[in-house]
Amino acid sequence: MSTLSANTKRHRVTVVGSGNWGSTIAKVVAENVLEFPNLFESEVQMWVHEEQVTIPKSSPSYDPASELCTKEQPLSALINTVHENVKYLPGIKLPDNLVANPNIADSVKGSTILIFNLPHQFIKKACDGLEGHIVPFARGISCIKGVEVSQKGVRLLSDMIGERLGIYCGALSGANIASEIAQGKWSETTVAYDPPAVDSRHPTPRHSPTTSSTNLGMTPANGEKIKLQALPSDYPPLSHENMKHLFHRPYFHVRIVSDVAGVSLGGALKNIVAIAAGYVDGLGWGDNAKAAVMRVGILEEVKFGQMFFSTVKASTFTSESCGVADVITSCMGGRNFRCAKMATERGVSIAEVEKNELNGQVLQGTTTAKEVNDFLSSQGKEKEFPLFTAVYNILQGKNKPEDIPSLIEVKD
Ligand SMILES: NC(=O)C1=CN([C@@H]2O[C@H](COP(=O)(O)OP(=O)(O)OC[C@H]3O[C@@H](n4cnc5c(N)ncnc54)[C@H](O)[C@@H]3O)[C@@H](O)[C@H]2O)C=CC1
Ligand SMILES: O=C(CO)COP(=O)(O)O
Repeated sequence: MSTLSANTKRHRVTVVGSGNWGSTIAKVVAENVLEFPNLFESEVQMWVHEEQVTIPKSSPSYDPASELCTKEQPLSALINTVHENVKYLPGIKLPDNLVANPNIADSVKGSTILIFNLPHQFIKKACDGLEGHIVPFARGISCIKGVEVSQKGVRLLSDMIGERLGIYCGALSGANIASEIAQGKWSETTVAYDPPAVDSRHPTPRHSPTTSSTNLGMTPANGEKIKLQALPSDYPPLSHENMKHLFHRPYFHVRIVSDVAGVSLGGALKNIVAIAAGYVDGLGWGDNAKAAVMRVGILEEVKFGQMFFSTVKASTFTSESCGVADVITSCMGGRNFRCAKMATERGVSIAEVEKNELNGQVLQGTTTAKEVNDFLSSQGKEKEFPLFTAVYNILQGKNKPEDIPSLIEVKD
């Protein structure tokens, strides 16, 4: 007779966020939970920041005879009726087992896996709504591309989430233009998931920002402050293998690594690089110019990681999807790239293009450029990151896209 304890419970999954990438990842995991009924509950919850929307005529869900199409509806109700996020992921059929929920506290009720996927500007407010409502032994994965900067230093969003909610939080990031993945076009991604072994009561900090001499030592999520709760034994373990089952699809290939800081920083910092690529492309300077800013940008990503986060591995940036590959795809077709390019061509601000062209989608690169600059200037390190600094100064109107070559040129 088997002595293995039976895993009588199944993991319940909630995706916190329902934008372009939030809805896409929700689709991915909602497909996967059905393939692993011994691991996951079949229903996946998706928290929706509620708003009133109308179904556009271009949507497959548009039916002029239907009352749904004649007046505005709450987005969450529409998603549950037509199984399409008509505003943020139009044209994509979402699985029936994906349930949109406008109540953030209710959406995470009983969930042991929380996937955070919303623009980084909104994550703190979302955590306010989650505090006191989550399962204490839940585990998180942040798909958000950004960092948090405060007077204390720079912090990974996975750490911020983990500390706020008292849970372990890993990260997912890669060369992942959402619309392609939503259409089932093949891509790779990187999941960084490295919870302390057996959830001991005194886990070792894994990816704490370094340099206590510069007072950047913000407590990481997995540091002593957090008393992580062990996953009860009646749940299937949240091993690398089972995490992979949650995200890996035939069209979405997952590699699991341990470098949460490297994965998170690759995703956050490439958005600044993509803006620089948009600037030079918008000037009509061609692919060589774009390759030049990508080269410098990748070097600055690695340098930033190694300067401020003790455990970052340079190989994460070069070998994994979350590094060079994400820089490349973002500088070819990402929104930060496209908006910076359009803004340069039209002679308007990126904010104006974002407002007029993205239909409510939100750029991360403009705020990240400012946050990173705030941090670098507080450390007196702006000159060591000339591309990041150039992008910030162009956004501020202190420089022009045309200045990029001289701003990033290494002077003899
Ligand atoms: N879209 C993409 O191709 C990819 C995006 N990402 C990252 O995923 C994260 C989420 O991005 P997307 O899902 O694309 O978002 P999005 O750009 O589609 O943003 C819109 C979302 O923000 C929500 N929102 C607006 N105001 C809000 C508020 N006050 N509070 C809370 N939510 C509010 C909207 O309801 C909507 O769900 C970002 O960090 C992004 O960098 C990562 C990979 C690919
Ligand atoms: O992160 C992305 C691709 O990996 C998408 O980037 P944008 O937010 O610039 O569209």
